[in-house]
Amino acid sequence: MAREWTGIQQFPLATQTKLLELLGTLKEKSRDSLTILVMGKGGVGKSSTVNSILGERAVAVSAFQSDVPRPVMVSRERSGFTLNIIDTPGIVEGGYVNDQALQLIKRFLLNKTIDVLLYVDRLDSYRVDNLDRQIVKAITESFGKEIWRKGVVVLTHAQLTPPDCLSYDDFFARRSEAVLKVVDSGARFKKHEIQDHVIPVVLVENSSRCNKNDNGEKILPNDTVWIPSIVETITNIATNESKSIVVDQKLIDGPNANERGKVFIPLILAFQYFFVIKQLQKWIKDDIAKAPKSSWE
Ligand SMILES: Nc1nc2c(ncn2[C@@H]2O[C@H](COP(=O)(O)OP(=O)(O)OP(=O)(O)O)[C@@H](O)[C@H]2O)c(=O)[nH]1
Repeated sequence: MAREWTGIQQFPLATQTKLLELLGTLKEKSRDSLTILVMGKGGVGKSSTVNSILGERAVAVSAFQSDVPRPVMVSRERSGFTLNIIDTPGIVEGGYVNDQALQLIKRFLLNKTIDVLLYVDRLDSYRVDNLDRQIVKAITESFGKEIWRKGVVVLTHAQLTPPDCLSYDDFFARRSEAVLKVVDSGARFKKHEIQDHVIPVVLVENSSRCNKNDNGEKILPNDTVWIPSIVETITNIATNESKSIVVDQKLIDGPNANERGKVFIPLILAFQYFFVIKQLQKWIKDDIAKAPKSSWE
């Protein structure tokens, strides 16, 4: 059962109005629920982002990686609309993607439908590496590359001062480009697929020291009021032309080697019957016919 979304009242009035407007847009499009999956490396700010969007401390935030890496789903209801957010633990351990943690997430998601994937990383990182590629690959292999059509790249720690030579917007553009490159290659998108659908990148600042505008709303160095902005992007992705991802047993089991090529079995049997067995029978018959008959026959 979903609890009433009381956290929305913690936001300044201007933010509340915008959020309720967005929920209204979803209801106009006959959506009465939304399920958001949050994934990414450990400690990048996944849980903090969930709490910021909900306006309450719904999931635990820690500077250290949690001991029990389990996914959690938080459900909140407002005017007949249910918002589900699934927070997952970081899936990297000792420099590798932890397959067990990934399996746990997949099993948790069984029979759920993912409307939006938030792929979280930090804005204040200067490079992408092989680990980033591994995570994107693991997500793609788990849920299919179509999940990225429902994807949003979220960059946290967005209240930063870029190095002297760069403006904030240039720094953001460079970091987005680098992360998107990894996502596009990890998801194995072809060039035309990348052009057809650009994954949106949004900025987030979860710190309580985040600057505010005159209405008391949290703003970024480029003046974006980021909470309504991320919720608007989520709404757009949830209602885009791509289908939500249904996590069923088949998706969890992955491609089964025993199933591969099963369709060819009747064809092979038919080929054997007509071109091997029939031919052998014909040769035997011919042999019998040609053989000299003995006197007692
Ligand atoms: N300054 C700043 N700190 C942040 C931000 N987001 C998260 N943090 C801090 O980063 C640390 C990790 O945040 P979490 O939200 O627990 O990160 P996580 O990705 O959920 O971590 P795991 O659950 O361990 O994978 C905490 O100390 C947060 O307070 C942000 O946008 N800005």
